[in-house]
Amino acid sequence: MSTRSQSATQRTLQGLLLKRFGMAVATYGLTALLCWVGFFVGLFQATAQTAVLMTLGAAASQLVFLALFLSRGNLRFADPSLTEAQVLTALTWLTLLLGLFDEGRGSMLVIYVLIMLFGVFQLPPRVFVRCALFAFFGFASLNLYEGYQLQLSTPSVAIMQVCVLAVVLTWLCLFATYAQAMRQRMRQRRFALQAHQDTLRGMMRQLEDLAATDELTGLCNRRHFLRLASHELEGMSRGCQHGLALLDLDHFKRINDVHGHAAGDRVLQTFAAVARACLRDGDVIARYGGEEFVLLLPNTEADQFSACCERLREAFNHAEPLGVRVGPLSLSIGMTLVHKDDDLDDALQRADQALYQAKRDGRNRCAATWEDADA
Ligand SMILES: Nc1nc2c(ncn2[C@@H]2O[C@H](COP(=O)(O)OP(=O)(O)OP(=O)(O)O)[C@@H](O)[C@H]2O)c(=O)[nH]1
Repeated sequence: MSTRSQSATQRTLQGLLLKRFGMAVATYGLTALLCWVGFFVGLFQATAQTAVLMTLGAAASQLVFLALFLSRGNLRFADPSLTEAQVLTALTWLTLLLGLFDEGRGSMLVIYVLIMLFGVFQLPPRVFVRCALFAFFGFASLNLYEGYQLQLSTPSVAIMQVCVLAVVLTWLCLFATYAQAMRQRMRQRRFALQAHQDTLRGMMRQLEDLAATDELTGLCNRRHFLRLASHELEGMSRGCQHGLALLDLDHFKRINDVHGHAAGDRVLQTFAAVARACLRDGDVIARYGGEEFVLLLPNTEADQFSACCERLREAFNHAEPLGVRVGPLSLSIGMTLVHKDDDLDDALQRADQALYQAKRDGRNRCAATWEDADA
């Protein structure tokens, strides 16, 4: 993955984590509200000063998390969501708060569930169980301590509350394990789907290459050339001109007849190798059909284009096909220039006329039909 897309992914992740943190803060706010309701209806067994101190303490603990998220310090931890730390902090605050509730303690137990739900989809089952044990032993110790201090008004209710919390936490642990297994399965499916997509994309690319390539020479085929050339023509700016040439191997039928079809094939491959060596990256050479080839040279002048075609013709004169002796090789070239708004078929026809001229003048030469090129 590139550095840019990595940092974009990290930004998106931080955004999501901050949203989750916002939900946690909202839960703290609502619990603080409940705490104050308990205070005003007389269920909170401490002074207003203690209630204020607890509210400020909880807010301070959240500011620490906020600072970690904003400074991106959370990214240094194995789990940047800091879910376990947030859940343990919230459980500690809740257990301390429940210590100050007496009669309302049972109804406040539900807050344990809200806190644990934060970890259901995020925490690995082992860590989730650890948090559940922390919640259970925290609440049980609170009741044991109060029982030891003879502060429990109704011990039977306290025993019932501890048992209910044990059942609820056990259920949540099972649910978290199930949810994590589902999540894992979905992740595996997503990876498998991605792998299938990559394979399909690779096959599509291979198919496209196959559909665009001439099997014998490895050059572009006629269809692909026409598509590329039309595209080049459409994108041409005014005042710019491209060179277009048809190249035909001379007396090729004779090579086939005398030396065999395989030798003819080798000559075609030799021409492709010579053309590749003579031309530059942006130039387009394609097999137009049989022993005929077509060349498009972008942004060129008539003399530069002629020089390029001459070079190619001479290079082919000196080429020696590997493994066969077919005598001297030559080709004839018909050249023209293409301008903006020129019709590709017309241009090909002009090149064909020039090729005909080159053949008629004795072959192994270049001829041009520049006229009518100023469309
Ligand atoms: N070996 C081989 N021969 C091919 C292929 N495609 C076409 N040909 C042959 O190329 C020959 C072309 O012959 P002609 O069109 O008469 O042209 P030529 O003999 O080169 O004569 P000029 O072009 O007038 O110099 C034919 O015999 C085709 O069978 C191919 O893929 N491989």
